Amino acid sequence: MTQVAFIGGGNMAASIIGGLVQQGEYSAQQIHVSDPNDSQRQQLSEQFGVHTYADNQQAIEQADVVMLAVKPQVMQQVLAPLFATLSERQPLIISIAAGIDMPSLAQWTGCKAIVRCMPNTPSLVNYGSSGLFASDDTNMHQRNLADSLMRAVGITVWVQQEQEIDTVIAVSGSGPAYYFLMMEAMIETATKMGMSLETATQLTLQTAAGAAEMAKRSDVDPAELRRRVTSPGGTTQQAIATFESAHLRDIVAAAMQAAQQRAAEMSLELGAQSEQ
Ligand SMILES: NC(=O)C1=CN([C@@H]2O[C@H](COP(=O)(O)OP(=O)(O)OC[C@H]3O[C@@H](n4cnc5c(N)ncnc54)[C@H](OP(=O)(O)O)[C@@H]3O)[C@@H](O)[C@H]2O)C=CC1
Ligand SMILES: O=C(O)[C@@H]1CCC=N1
Repeated sequence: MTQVAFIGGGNMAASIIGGLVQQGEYSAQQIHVSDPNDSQRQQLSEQFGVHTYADNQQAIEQADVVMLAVKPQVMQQVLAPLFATLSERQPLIISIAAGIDMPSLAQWTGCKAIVRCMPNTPSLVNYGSSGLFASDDTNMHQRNLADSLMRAVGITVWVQQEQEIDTVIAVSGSGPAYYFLMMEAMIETATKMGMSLETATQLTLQTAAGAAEMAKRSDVDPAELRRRVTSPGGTTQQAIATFESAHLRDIVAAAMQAAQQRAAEMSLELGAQSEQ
């Protein structure tokens, strides 16, 4: 049975672990999580029944797959004491960190089979979207393993160029936050219009979920679905005109470009190249 270790049990790891355990393809017994934070470990073990460790070394001892889920800024220092074990055991490494490139991961782990994965937090409810990119030395079995792990919590797409991971970050990695911001704004406005917070929240969330589900099932694109909501001379037309005159599309483009650029900058700031 494949043993999966998570180094770092924070927001994103908990989303993937929660999805994996709830989905049932991996049992809690196969999942080992290390995190320095006592309360985080306690919550993971109580909520999902997974093995938890304060010591990263213990978590990776039997692992076939090591999922790196710490902040990019601490990745190098986290991997340094694990190098000997990782390079000797050669588990499949899956890094979910934004902005830590493949050459850095290869250098810091000493491993050959490495997959860079960009998931997102809706993995917790099996609505995850993950972009994946594999090193040349990752064989088909290992690619399938990475794919099946992430498919247990949502959809997967493979990219052919490492750079494309930065675009995945801008679209789906950071994407949930864009929609949450829209929800926040709609709820806030509805309450200012006099609606109760509970009703505003209920209507906003159901509308977001309904629009996404409709767009997924539809045989026409979102632009056509939008047109179908927009009666000539009606209310939606006024709302959409307000968005367009405030250049919403340009704002979205600028935001996504900023996310993509930041990912590329992080690779330069935090990667092994920055030490040379
Ligand atoms: N959040 C998201 O939506 C997404 C995040 N990612 C990537 O996932 C990674 C984790 O992000 P996120 O989950 O948001 O961050 P979190 O801060 O929530 O999680 C990181 C966890 O790692 C722990 N940690 C810190 N130092 C160590 C250590 N030495 N050994 C083991 N664990 C350690 C932290 O503990 P403590 O809090 O005590 O420091 C924390 O619990 C990042 O690299 C990010 O780029 C990718 C896609 C989406
Ligand atoms: O904000 C971040 O850097 C991480 C990566 C994608 C989502 N959260």
